[in-house]
Amino acid sequence: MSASIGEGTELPADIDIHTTAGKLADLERRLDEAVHAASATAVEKQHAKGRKTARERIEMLFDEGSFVEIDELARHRSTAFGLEKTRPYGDGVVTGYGTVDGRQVCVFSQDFTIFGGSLGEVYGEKITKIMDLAIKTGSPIIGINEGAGARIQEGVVSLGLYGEIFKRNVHASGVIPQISMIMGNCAGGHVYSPAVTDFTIMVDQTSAMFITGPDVIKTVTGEDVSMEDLGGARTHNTKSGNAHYMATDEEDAFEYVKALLAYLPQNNLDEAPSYDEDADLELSDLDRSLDTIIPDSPNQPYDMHDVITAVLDDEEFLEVQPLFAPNIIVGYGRVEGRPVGIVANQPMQFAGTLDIDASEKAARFVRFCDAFNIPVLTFVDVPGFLPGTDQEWNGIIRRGAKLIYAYAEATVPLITVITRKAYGGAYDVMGSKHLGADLNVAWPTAQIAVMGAQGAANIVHRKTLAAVEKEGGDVEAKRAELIDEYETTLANPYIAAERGYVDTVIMPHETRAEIVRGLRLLRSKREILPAKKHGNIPL
Ligand SMILES: CC(=O)SCCNC(=O)CCNC(=O)[C@H](O)C(C)(C)COP(=O)(O)OP(=O)(O)OC[C@H]1O[C@@H](n2cnc3c(N)ncnc32)[C@H](O)[C@@H]1OP(=O)(O)O
Repeated sequence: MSASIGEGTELPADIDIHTTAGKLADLERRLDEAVHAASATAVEKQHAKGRKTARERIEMLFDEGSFVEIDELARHRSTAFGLEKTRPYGDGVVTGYGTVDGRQVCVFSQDFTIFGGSLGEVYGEKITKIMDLAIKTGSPIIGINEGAGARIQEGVVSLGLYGEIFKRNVHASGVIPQISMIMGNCAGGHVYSPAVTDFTIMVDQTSAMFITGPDVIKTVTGEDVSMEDLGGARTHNTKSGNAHYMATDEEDAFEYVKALLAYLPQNNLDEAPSYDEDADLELSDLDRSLDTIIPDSPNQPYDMHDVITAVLDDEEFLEVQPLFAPNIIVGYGRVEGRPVGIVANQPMQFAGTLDIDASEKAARFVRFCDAFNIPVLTFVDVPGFLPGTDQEWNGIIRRGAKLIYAYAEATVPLITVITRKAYGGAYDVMGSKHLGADLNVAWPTAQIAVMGAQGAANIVHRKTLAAVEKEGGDVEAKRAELIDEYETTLANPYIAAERGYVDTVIMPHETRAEIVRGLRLLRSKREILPAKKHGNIPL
């Protein structure tokens, strides 16, 4: 015999809810049902796809035993399409809070084994509740996403709840760090919340995101594309720029998130986690290695990663978006135990030119650092913006301007090191003094000019070269002479130094010490821009 205790739930005969023991047993039973909401077969199916369940993921994220679940007893109220017959506790999303390396973090983890992880009213309410809690308490929020978008049976109510989530994502932006993990297939509304968040992590081969799936695309445009090609981790990490890290598996994804969190403050009013570690300013072999890193030929590349790691504590650098726009490098490290953001041109990729993708990648990174009070170190070796109709027609003017905007509005400590080329508009853009950098230094190898020697000689001396050619003279010898003259007079750091556009020219081996001392000074930097509602960044 069993008694009914609400639609969709039968009370087992051995529980008498009129006694205290019975009430306690009843709660235990309900909680157990919430934990085992999915059938064993559904869990097996999930594992067979190389994916973990929502609860297993939570265990992987949090310090052992620290997770506190909320709303595990919430259930949907929908009656459409016979949905009232299936009312699992939790409604397909696990929410709560706990600690990651001892620091409070809020989470929602979507359960694909319940209604395909699709978002209904109660599911949406659970997410908005935990988001509100994260915003109120100034705790980072991590969304572990895997779901099929709006729950079709719940119709417009699902869409309404998506809107509520998006609004909170926007309101939380710049207040608490928001990290999205894409751990399976995410469709429709499930991808827009991650798009607004600060960092998106995907797992190679087992995750995908798209607004419309391969079937819809085939019907509408006739294009044949696989789920992986359309929206897999590689696609979003290399082509679209929607993702910031491609994990090899789910463990790797959680490792990356934990490493990232270690550099981030809890919120915009908090300081990033740091430990006191006075830098040893004695010259090291690593410092000296920078003296030989710049090749004699300006056309020869070198790996900017070597410059970056040489100035960071323990040479540790956590790169963000390494597979997207690799002509610019962004990521985090520490100097004297305090987090810094790095932005650097990479001469090994497209000669370090700035293009649309690189500009947007760096701009978003600088804005995040500025919102969360993380100083930005910029390393410059940029021959200019990437020329071409593709870039121009796709809006390099508007989209490249985002990087100008990001640097110019940043009020965090900004230190810029020009290692080699700083040509043209790109000189201005890359954390120049003129946009507001606090300390700008250049190496003796720096060439701060309107353009490279070759281009400059051809333009400025066009008539001279034409005359030599007309007279039957040696044009190439003349060109070489003019290039040499340009390099000697204009392609150096000293004209900028004369005007104070760079504060000093330093030996490369002095870079680490210069940065350490600069950051010490800038710890007390205070800069307030004119009050306004908000700016109008070119989008
Ligand atoms: C604002 C918006 O979000 S609009 C977008 C609405 N969502 C969509 O169009 C996505 C529709 N779903 C899909 O394309 C696919 O389910 C995928 C790609 C996400 C996942 O594919 P698969 O891994 O093959 O899973 P599958 O399709 O079997 O779905 C798993 C279960 O979730 C259910 N499900 C999938 N999508 C939804 C949904 N949107 N609403 C309710 N249930 C859903 C399926 O019916 C299935 O249920 P069952 O196990 O009882 O049969």
